[in-house]
Amino acid sequence: MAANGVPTPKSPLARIVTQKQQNGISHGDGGKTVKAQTIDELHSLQKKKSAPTTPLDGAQGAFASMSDDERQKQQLKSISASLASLTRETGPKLVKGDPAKAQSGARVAHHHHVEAPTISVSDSALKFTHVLYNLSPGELYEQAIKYEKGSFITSTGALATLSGAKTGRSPRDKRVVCDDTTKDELWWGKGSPNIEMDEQTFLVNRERAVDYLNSLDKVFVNDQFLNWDPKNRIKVRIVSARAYHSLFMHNMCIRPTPEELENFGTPDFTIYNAGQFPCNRFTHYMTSSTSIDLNLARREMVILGTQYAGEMKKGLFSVMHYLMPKRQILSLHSGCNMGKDGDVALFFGLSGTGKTTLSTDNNRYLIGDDEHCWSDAGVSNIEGGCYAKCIDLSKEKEPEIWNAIKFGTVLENVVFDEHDREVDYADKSVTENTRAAYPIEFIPNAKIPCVGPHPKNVILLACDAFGVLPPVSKLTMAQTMYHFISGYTALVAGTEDGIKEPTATFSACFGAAFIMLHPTKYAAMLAEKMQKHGATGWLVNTGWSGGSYGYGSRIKLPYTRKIIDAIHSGSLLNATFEKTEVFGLEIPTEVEGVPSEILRPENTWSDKKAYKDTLLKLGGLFKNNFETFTNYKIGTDNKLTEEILAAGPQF
Ligand SMILES: Nc1ncnc2c1ncn2[C@@H]1O[C@H](COP(=O)(O)OP(=O)(O)OP(=O)(O)O)[C@@H](O)[C@H]1O
Ligand SMILES: O=C([O-])CC(=O)C(=O)O
Ligand SMILES: [Ca+2]
Ligand SMILES: [Mn+2]
Repeated sequence: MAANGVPTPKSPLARIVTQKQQNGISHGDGGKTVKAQTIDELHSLQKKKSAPTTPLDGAQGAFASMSDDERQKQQLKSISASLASLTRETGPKLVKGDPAKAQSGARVAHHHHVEAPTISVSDSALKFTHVLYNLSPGELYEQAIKYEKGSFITSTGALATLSGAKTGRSPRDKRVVCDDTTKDELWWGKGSPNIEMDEQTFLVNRERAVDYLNSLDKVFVNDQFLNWDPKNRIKVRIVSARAYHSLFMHNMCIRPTPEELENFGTPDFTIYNAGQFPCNRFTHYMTSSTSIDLNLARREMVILGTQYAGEMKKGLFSVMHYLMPKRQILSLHSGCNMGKDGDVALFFGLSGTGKTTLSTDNNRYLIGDDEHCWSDAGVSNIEGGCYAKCIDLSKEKEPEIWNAIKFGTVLENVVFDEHDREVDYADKSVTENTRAAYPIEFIPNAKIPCVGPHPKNVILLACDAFGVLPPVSKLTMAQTMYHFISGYTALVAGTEDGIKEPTATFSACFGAAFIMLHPTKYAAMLAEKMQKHGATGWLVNTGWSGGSYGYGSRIKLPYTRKIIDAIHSGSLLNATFEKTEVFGLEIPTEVEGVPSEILRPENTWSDKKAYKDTLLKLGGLFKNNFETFTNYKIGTDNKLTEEILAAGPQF
């Protein structure tokens, strides 16, 4: 009994003693001892060898009938070929495994290297490069924490990393090789993301990247897949210098099974990520120290001067935007989910408009959050993971994303408490573009394999910081095309310096930075598929209401979710609609769970003249932007083109 009269709880220590006396079993150290005589022996017990990865009987493919030893040799040969200098004609000498473990006996068994050249033409031919091949998240965590400054485990087990000086993509530093084929095939010139470079310059940068990578003690190699549609799966190899990059791609691409990996063979596309090393600004076409170079003929991409991992993700997306349309498959910058009854919705939108947030919906199956294909067989996700924005992330509003931030997840550029490692998602000290990259199966209702039937609804998201677009409107086919080609959003960058004018962004196909062909090619395919499968188009404003940025406020996420629910359920199709002036949009008079007065933007503005002026201003921006597209024909006849032009703002 304590002095204050409250009974003292029994200490936990005391309880253990009591139990020990009761059942007579010792919990002390005097029991069994481990079967090891030395510390080294003890450590050798800790890690058991991975199970053999391929059952050889009945297996097909190039590597099927090989011994483990032979298979390892082939694999290193393939990687050495990937890393070969184009001027010295030989690949580097490769060793599998971590160089830090070079002293241990275990490594000797893996010490296969490709045949040494008869004449050593340079010092680089005399050294070995260690290959860390398709490491597991646990192994990559250890590599990152040991060797990469800025790598830490957060309180929920995610790997916090820093992407370096670049915390977003560098679209102005993206170059595409213009050769006899791509010159006619790709979209070049005004508005196009494809800034040209020649083959020779590509080779200069490639050599620079390969030499940099080969100068290192170790490189990471990921062999993975893109596209869940088995008929149109693409094999990709990513060579990088950072565990951060390897874990990011492990999460974002489709992870092969051990069997698929054994039979991987030659990749269809290879990325050389030498992002820590700059490009040489004396090189032709280079306008900064950063260069992201795509060579479609060689099926290679080189990254110099930026460590932002999103370059790899979106670089591969560009490649898909080239390869898939060649097969009559439409590639889409969209999220995608499916209801319990199999109704599929696509969510288009520029960065930050809500693709990831709204496709992650606990009442529906997630097919993917950012990149999809629409073929004759239906939709398929290109990726194996999601890349969610984390700024102001809250457990209440986005529980599925919150819970996905756990062991295995890469958390980029977030700020956390140095002691308890709790992440402060509101902190923008490093960047506003904080991100989490996690495997899609971290979302409990992910649909694996990530494929689905033809879409029923096509939802175009715009975050309209002008506050004049309605929270939801139903689109005609021509309007859907008009808004798809326009690709509008308006965000406000920073809030530090007080009120700033929202700036309109127009990005064709809601992803001009990634498309390779002229936007009308994708638009024509979308129109054809929507018509054929009877999909309905919707425009959803996830941005401002009640005034522009600084006066109104962002539409509450729960309201947007209600709107999306009504689209999915089909109830919104049967609503009563009213047409708006200028944009001619059909807006419902009622949506369940949403205050009716916010559905018509002018109702929410106290200054009606300001509303009208802002509406006309935005209409004008749309008109100006669309001028570049008025000369192009969409579809087989000119009818759709004329309809699309008429579907824009009229005033
Ligand atoms: N009404 C709303 N609807 C959707 N998102 C909202 C809304 N209000 C606030 N948000 C916030 O806006 C952000 C939407 O970002 P999201 O990650 O979904 O973008 P995204 O379209 O996937 O972009 P990216 O292509 O860059 O990944 C989230 O941080 C979300 O919390
Ligand atoms: O690519 C990135 O870095 C993020 C993203 O998804 C986008 O911008 O569409
Ligand atoms: Ca996203
Ligand atoms: Mn995206």
